[in-house]
Order: sequence, then C-alpha cells, then structure tokens
Amino acid sequence: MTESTIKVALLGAGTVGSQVAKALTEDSEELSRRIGAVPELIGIAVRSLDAERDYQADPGLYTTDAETLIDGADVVIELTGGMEPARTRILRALEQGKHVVSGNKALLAAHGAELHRAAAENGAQLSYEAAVAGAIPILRPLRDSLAGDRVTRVLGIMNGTTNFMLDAMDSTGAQFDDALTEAQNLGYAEADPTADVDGLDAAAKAAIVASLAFHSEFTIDDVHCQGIRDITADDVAAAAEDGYVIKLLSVCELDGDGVNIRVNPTLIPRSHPLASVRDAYNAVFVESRDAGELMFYGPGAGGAPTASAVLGDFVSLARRSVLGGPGVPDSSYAGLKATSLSNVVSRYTVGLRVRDKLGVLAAIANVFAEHGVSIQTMHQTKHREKEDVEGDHATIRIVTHKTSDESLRSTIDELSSLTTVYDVTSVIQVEG
Ligand SMILES: NC(=O)c1ccc[n+]([C@@H]2O[C@H](COP(=O)([O-])OP(=O)(O)OC[C@H]3O[C@@H](n4cnc5c(N)ncnc54)[C@H](O)[C@@H]3O)[C@@H](O)[C@H]2O)c1
Ligand SMILES: N[C@@H](CCO)C(=O)O
Ligand code: NA
Repeated sequence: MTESTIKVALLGAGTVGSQVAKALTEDSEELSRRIGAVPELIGIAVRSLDAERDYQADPGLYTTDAETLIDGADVVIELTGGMEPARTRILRALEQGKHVVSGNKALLAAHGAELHRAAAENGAQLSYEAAVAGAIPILRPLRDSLAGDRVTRVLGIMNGTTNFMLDAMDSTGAQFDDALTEAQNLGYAEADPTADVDGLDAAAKAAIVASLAFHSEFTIDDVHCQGIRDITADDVAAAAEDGYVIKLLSVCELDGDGVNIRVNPTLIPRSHPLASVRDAYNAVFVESRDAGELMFYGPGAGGAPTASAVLGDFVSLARRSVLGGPGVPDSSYAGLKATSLSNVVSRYTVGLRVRDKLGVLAAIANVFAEHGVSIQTMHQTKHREKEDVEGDHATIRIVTHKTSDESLRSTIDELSSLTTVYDVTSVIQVEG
C-alpha cells in the first residue's frame, strides 16, 4: 500500500521554526506512523537565504517566495511572528482550505475572529497551542477536555521572559537589563522584547485563553495590562524581606455578566505554588464548576519546547485530515463582554519615599483612611542618604487589606500630591 503525503510549508526559520524544521526532517518516519501519511517539508520561507540558523535544513528548501510555497502546500506552519505579512499569508492558506498551525499570539489576539471565520468557511483547521505557555498543553484542554464543563477562572504565569527575569532578580540579585539580555540570548523573548517586558505578550495570551475558556471573542484591547518595566531590584528585595516573590500574573475570570481579563505584577507568598515557578517556566491554574482546580506547568518558552507544541498541533490536524474529518471550529456563542477593573478587589503593597519629619506617617495613614483603604502593615524600611531631595527622608512600605482598584488609585493620586511625599516608588498587587 502506498502512503499518501502531506505537503508542509514552513514560514520562518528562527528560534522555533528551526526546531520545527529539524523535527520534520529528522523525525519524518516516526511522524509518518503517527499521522498515517508522510509529512513532506516542501519549503521554508525566510527573509534572507544565507542567514545563519540554529538548524540547517537542506539548502534547496529555503525560499523568499512564501506565497508560491503556501499555494503548493497542504499544511502551513507560520512561525514568523508579527501582524503582516503573517495575517495575509495565513488567510491565503485558509481561503484555499489549507490547514494552519501558528504560534503567533500577537496576531491571534488581534485578528483571531477573522482567522477563525476564514478557517470555518473553508473547512480548514487552525491550531495555535504554541501561542500560549509554550510547550504546556493549555489551549487543547480548554477547547476539548473542558468542553463539557464551565470554566470560572484561569490564572497563572504566561510569559517566560519576565518570569526568567523576575526569578533572576530574586535569586541572584541580577539587574533588570542583564536579566533581559540573558532571556533574549536563550531564545525566550519576542523579536521586540518590549512585548514581554510591558506585559503585551502575556496580555495577548490572556485574551486567547479567555476567548476559549468563556466561548467568546476577546482581543488584546480587552485586557487591563501592566508590565514589569517599573519593578526595581529594591521592589524585589523588599518583597523577599516580607516573604514574597514578584510574578507577572495573568487573570481571566467571570465578573458578573462579563469577563475580567488582566495582567499585572503581583506579590505571591513564597509558600504559594506559583512562587516555585522558576526560570522561563509557566504555570496556569484553571478553575471550573465540575473539575474544580487544575494546574498546568512546564516550559513556557524556548525553541525546542515550543516546537513540541507546534508539532503536536501539526500531527493532530494532519491525522484528522488523513481520516477525512473537517476542523472543529472554536465556539464563541456565549458572546460575553470584557469588564472594567471596578469590581476587582485585591491587597496592595505601596512604596513611598517621604520627608522624615513629625506627623508624616499620620498624614499618610489619614489619606488611606479617607479613601476607605484599610492598612494591614506599615513600616519604615530604610533611611537613605539624601540624593535628589533636601533634608532627611525615609522609605515607607504599606500593605493594605483588600480594596477596590478605584479606591487604591484615588489614594495614590492624593498621596502623590502631598508635599511630604517625594514619590510613590511602587504599587504592586498582593495575592494570597
Ligand atoms: N521563542 C519562543 O519561546 C516562542 C514561544 C511561543 C511562541 N513563539 C512565537 O513563535 C513565533 C516565532 O518566534 P521565534 O522565537 O522563533 O522568533 P524569531 O524572531 O527567532 O524567528 C522568526 C523568524 O521569522 C523570520 N521572518 C520574519 N518575517 C518574515 C517574513 N515576512 N518572511 C519570512 N521570514 C520572516 C525572521 O527573520 C526570523 O528568522 C512568534 O510568533 C512568537 O511569538 C515563540
Ligand atoms: N516571549 C514569550 C515566548 C513564549 O510565548 C515568552 O517569553 O513567554
Ligand atoms: Na501551549
């Protein structure tokens, strides 16, 4: 019996694309057995034919003509990143009924609805497990395994770069910029790492997760997002002193008739399971009505781990294609809307640099009280030599009881206007 072939076009040969090219080349026989057809890598679209790559495939496979490559394929694997030309190329493939695997969370979080529609209209499959939490299977569990349950909340660490950086700052006292450079060298960061640092990568993932978990359409614009750019070595050290680590947390939860989706740095007690998520690992908790609490943990970034998720999608859709089945479109029947932060309550830690004189603490405590924000602990952590301010000054750290985002914001606004407060050095949520 002659086996059929599945023609694969790979777009991009960077950190992840190289590893996918390697697996498609070296594991072809094993993949054939799993699929029931022979995967044939027919070409790799690149920007430059003679760039250095982590894996060098057959030189004849590289091409700068992505469109012709797509037109001759059965399956297109997009690993170039960014909006264009990735969007146009994926649409071109889907409109011809070709199946697509992508790891492009930025694109999915901006144009997911359009891509899903194109897939459904043309009987094509669109899979993107690699887009969220790297190697960790999280999208397939949300789409398939939990399809009969009701998810109420998803939260976790969904960006490897910032987790790597915060972990390095916590465990070795590394500086922000050095930790970022190392994360880039290890292949964790996006081509433009500001997407990682400013929380946009985690926000894109949160929008994708929320869409699948709550059967609705969310984009990155629905996510309240704060990155880690303002987190200093002092913040990390102060958190450590109090028994906390700082993590960039993503939360998607039912909020009345809608869904609240947010990303922000958060203090986590060292005893909390999320505190032990180190390096570029990710962890995602899913809470649902019937299953209760589920935890997914593993490598959230990096070439080979992410290639694992890409190949999982590829084998899965290729097998379905061999069996003759159409794709299973994502459902967005629920149509839930994103909510504002007004109902979100949390504890916060607030760092202040103040003039060190009689009555300052009382004045600060009074501002919190006026806005109905209850203080749990308040201490003067350090005296510093004067640098940019006149006279003695002190660093104050306050931890609040649970309060609304709105009350906290108005408290911070008023504190900032006090002449005795030089600056508000940090405002970070506290979990647990
Ligand atoms: N690196 C990771 O850990 C990781 C994890 C999950 C998802 N992703 C996603 O996977 C995708 C690829 O990530 P990466 O880390 O491999 O990025 P990368 O920057 O290492 O590789 C992208 C490659 O695509 C090439 N490219 C860009 N535009 C192109 C075009 N128009 N035509 C042909 N080639 C083009 C670039 O030259 C580069 O070689 C991105 O969408 C990224 O968000 C990456
Ligand atoms: N830049 C991303 C890659 C994985 O999606 C991260 O650091 O998590
Ligand atoms: Na994943």
